[in-house]
Amino acid sequence: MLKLEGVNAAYGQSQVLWDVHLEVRDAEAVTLIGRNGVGKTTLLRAITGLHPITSGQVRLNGEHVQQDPAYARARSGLAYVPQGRGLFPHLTVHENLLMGLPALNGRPNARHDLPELIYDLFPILHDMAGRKAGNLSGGQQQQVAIGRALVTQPRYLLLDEPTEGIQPSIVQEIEAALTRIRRELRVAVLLVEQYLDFAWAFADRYYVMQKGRVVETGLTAETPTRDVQRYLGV
Ligand SMILES: Nc1ncnc2c1ncn2[C@@H]1O[C@H](COP(=O)(O)OP(=O)(O)OP(=O)(O)O)[C@@H](O)[C@H]1O
Repeated sequence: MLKLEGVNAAYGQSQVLWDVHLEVRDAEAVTLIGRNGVGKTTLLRAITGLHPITSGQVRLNGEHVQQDPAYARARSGLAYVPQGRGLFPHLTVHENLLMGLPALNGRPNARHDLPELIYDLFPILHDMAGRKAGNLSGGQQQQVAIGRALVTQPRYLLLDEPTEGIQPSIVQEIEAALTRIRRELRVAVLLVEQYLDFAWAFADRYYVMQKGRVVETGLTAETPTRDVQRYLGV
């Protein structure tokens, strides 16, 4: 389980996360929603170790990891796909996927059928393997970014607005791949998302953030999207 308890974080003097409690159980899909600027990205970065927390706890499978650097958390099973995807545009699709491999150093039981597994999940990438990532469409780039995260063989996959700027047919492909990632690879997913229909179709549970705090949580199956729409203000 990934568990956050009483997490606070700031940029300089400006506090942006307030006493955040959140958990993602094994192989669970959880979505985190809220308006722009409420702190969702900061929370993902705090979980991965890319942004320091000022107090609170981040636990991964019971172990406290809040003092661990980002690379150590990656080795402990956390993978992060940032908003904007963070690809290397001048490297090929295949080279981008291989960038995930160093996270496997020193890991016993690492799979060696990578990135074939990724090409199986996202067949279009197989045809594009030699193309420069910067020349791909937004949806294809998102698939590369998710694929690169999977190369690290995570237990927990954190995704920041994967559908942003992507056409609906590709969103469906991404949803189908994420569902397989959960079911077949047993990877838990924490999804930051503004596109509620997608988030609700995919996730079991949701958290809502407002001004740096978690203000509501529940089961997506028991909560119509219209009940949480007001938190997005659209
Ligand atoms: N590097 C930074 N330095 C200072 N303040 C920042 C920095 N990054 C974000 N902030 C501020 O922290 C707050 C939370 O931002 P954050 O990006 O985490 O929100 P978000 O919910 O992910 O929004 P978005 O969907 O727009 O990315 C905002 O008020 C933002 O202006």
